[in-house]
Amino acid sequence: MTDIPLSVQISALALLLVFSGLFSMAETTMMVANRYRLKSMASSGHRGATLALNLLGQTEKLLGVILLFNNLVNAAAATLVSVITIALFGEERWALGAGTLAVTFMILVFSEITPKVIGARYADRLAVIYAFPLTFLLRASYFAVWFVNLFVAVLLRALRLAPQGENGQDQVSTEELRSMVLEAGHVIPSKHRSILLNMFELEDITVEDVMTPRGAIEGIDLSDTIEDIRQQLATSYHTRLPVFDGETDNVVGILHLRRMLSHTLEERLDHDALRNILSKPYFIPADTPVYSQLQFFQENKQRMGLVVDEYGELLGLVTVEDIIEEMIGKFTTSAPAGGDHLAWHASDSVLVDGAHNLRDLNRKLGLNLPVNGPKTVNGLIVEYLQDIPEAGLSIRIGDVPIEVVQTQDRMVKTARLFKPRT
Ligand SMILES: Nc1ncnc2c1ncn2[C@@H]1O[C@H](COP(=O)(O)OP(=O)(O)OP(=O)(O)O)[C@@H](O)[C@H]1O
Ligand SMILES: [Mg+2]
Repeated sequence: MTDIPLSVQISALALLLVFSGLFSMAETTMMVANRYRLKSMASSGHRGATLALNLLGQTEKLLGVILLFNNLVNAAAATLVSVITIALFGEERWALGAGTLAVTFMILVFSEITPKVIGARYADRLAVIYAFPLTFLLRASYFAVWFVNLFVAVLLRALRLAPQGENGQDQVSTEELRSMVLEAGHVIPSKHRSILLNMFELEDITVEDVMTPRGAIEGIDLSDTIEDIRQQLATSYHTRLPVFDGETDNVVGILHLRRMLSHTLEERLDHDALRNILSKPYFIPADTPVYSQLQFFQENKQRMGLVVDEYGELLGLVTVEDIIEEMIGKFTTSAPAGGDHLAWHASDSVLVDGAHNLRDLNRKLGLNLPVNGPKTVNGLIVEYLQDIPEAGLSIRIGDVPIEVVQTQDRMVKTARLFKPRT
């Protein structure tokens, strides 16, 4: 060593410290980098982000290779300092001690603290750059790292600390996501927060939960006289009307009011003409999750579907709007007769339609009626009674007293709910 000029030795020392700093920076950069941002960059084709994610998928090996090189460089720096000290001051005890102190100080300042602060500060930007050399190093030193990890694994097992699964780590469960959103506080405006939270619920909600129930469907019956039908069309609130022949289960098609309009401008409407302008109904199984249904609507270029059970019996009707409402809340332009103005009266009771959706009632009136069984007030009462309901009957379901006010065709037409006592 003595034949190497001192200037070269000092330059080598500086270089080692720089490298040591780079490795320290790599460590914090990779650990702090935002995985979700990396994921979104990677999905738009960013190569560095892809490599970084790949590295983060094997955290232990990644840390292994960084720390291996960092320590190697640090040890070399320490040795070099001893060599330089000896060359300058001879093998004096105090000189060697001072040299150790000096190298520790230099490593701390130049190669640990400063680079780590920088690494943490610009983690996202640096991670995608670091990913390239680190990927190379990891490959190059695969064996060495494997060897080191062998000992780490033994030690961890001895300490009863099972290493974390390699990919279990960066996957977030829905529950975690939900709590992240909840805890995000003012980072996410509360309106957006409720939309995000609604999104998580979409997984467990089916079209049956959000549909307009069969009893509330506005449809055209072809067995009515054409005068009745015209009257109905003239006052129709909805744009797409299911068309039946005789009974509700016999849907022959969907009438789009716009198509009817262009037709009636040219000639008189009669039953045959009506049949000719119908479009094919789009059927949806009742247990389809709303989230999938939204995609199906999109793929099939449909806006409305008829919800049927496994026997093909009509249960209700669902539109894109019903699903979107579930995510972002009620639109202001819903049917005026619909339960929009639903609220407790001064007497702490409220009249509701038997076909009213239970989830909607719960939401609007702050109730806790069971929603995992029947979907409508009528359904709930009939299931509870196991009998044909009669007007005047009072029952209590959960904590909600309910009075059957009016019945029709063996179904509850109107019911009065009373506010539960708290
Ligand atoms: N024929 C119908 N009978 C009963 N309810 C319907 C009917 N068509 C749509 N709905 C309900 O009306 C609400 C609004 O849906 P949507 O906006 O898709 O219908 P629309 O207002 O008739 O049509 P558009 O907005 O395209 O003119 C939804 O809750 C939906 O379930
Ligand atoms: Mg509408």
